[in-house]
Amino acid sequence: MTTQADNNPVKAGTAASPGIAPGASAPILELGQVHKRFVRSLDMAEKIANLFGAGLEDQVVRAVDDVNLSVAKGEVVGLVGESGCGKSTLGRVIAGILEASAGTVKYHGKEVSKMVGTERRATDLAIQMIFQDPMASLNPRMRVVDIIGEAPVVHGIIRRNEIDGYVSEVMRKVGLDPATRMRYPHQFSGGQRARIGIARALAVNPKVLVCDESTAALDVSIQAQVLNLFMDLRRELDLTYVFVSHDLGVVEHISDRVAVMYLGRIVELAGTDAIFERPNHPYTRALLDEVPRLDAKKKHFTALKGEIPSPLTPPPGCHFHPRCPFAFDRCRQERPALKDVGKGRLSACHLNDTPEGNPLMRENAPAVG
Ligand SMILES: Nc1ncnc2c1ncn2[C@@H]1O[C@H](COP(=O)(O)OP(=O)(O)OP(=O)(O)O)[C@@H](O)[C@H]1O
Repeated sequence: MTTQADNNPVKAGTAASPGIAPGASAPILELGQVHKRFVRSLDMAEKIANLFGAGLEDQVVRAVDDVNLSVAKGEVVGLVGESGCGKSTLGRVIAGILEASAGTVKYHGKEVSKMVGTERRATDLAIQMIFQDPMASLNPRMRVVDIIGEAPVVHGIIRRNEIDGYVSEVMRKVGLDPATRMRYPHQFSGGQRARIGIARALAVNPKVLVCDESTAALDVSIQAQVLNLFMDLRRELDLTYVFVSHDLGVVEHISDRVAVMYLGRIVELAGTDAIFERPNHPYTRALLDEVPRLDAKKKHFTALKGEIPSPLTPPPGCHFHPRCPFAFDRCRQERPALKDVGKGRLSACHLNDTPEGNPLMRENAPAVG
């Protein structure tokens, strides 16, 4: 992927260099043609079956398929899509928990996989992931002071004798009472545990937080409090977020831009208002049509037609074509590139190239479902 010139306000880009919001600062993260494949190897029975000519092969899931994405410093980018479309895998690749099968992840313009020693460790700390279920990711046998304070001690950010004061400060930042630091995770409510998870990530002074369904397990009112905390921390600490969620309401509330994923690919990437007011890609439109909204114009509630296809055997051409009411021959044969369709909006849909234009861009666009 070509990179945008540092220090210049970045402009809407192309498929090879997807743009970030006009006037935004230089990218802190740049993903170039990132792929992540998982291989399911044959088990013994299948290997034996092959001796008798069954012809079975390892199965490859293209969980992330050729993703280009730039994220500006201080920006919040939401990743949305149905279950299994690759959001979490992409989040994990960004956070360095999974290695990309191909492509590049750059942090401040430098390829992370080529970094070594202290530079690599600093980058690993700078990009932190916050998971959905704090209970599952917090060690039940550890006191909160150690859960939050362990990594800063291990990485030399603080000395062991500074842990109490340091952890108290981080706990205050996320709205937890430092007096509770000697307690165990089960002694906290769900919302407080979410805050412990956030505090643990903040304790190593990250610059980027990858949040994977980080509020999904919470009651709506607690969810709102945690989302507000994310926004306060963004201002206070100048954080950048990649926010993975299947909840479009949450994403609309929190994101500056939204990337919509389908079967491992980004099919639309645009400013949050553009996505929610007039989606360009039929898949985005179908996702939004599924959400009951207060806005009378968008009140209809339709179910997205059909199942998401198996990622083991994705349909040729546009992966969405079997479920798309607008599909035509080209969609069945040719993969649409993610390209600028105006005003910084990127979309991977052949409808934009037809002489009559994309019907979803007209007033009273038809529902998709
Ligand atoms: N470790 C793994 N081994 C094999 N396949 C995997 C692995 N992790 C994810 N996958 C597959 O990769 C695809 C993308 O999964 P992923 O969890 O990234 O999607 P998602 O959009 O985050 O879904 P969800 O919202 O349900 O978490 C799925 O088909 C999933 O089964």
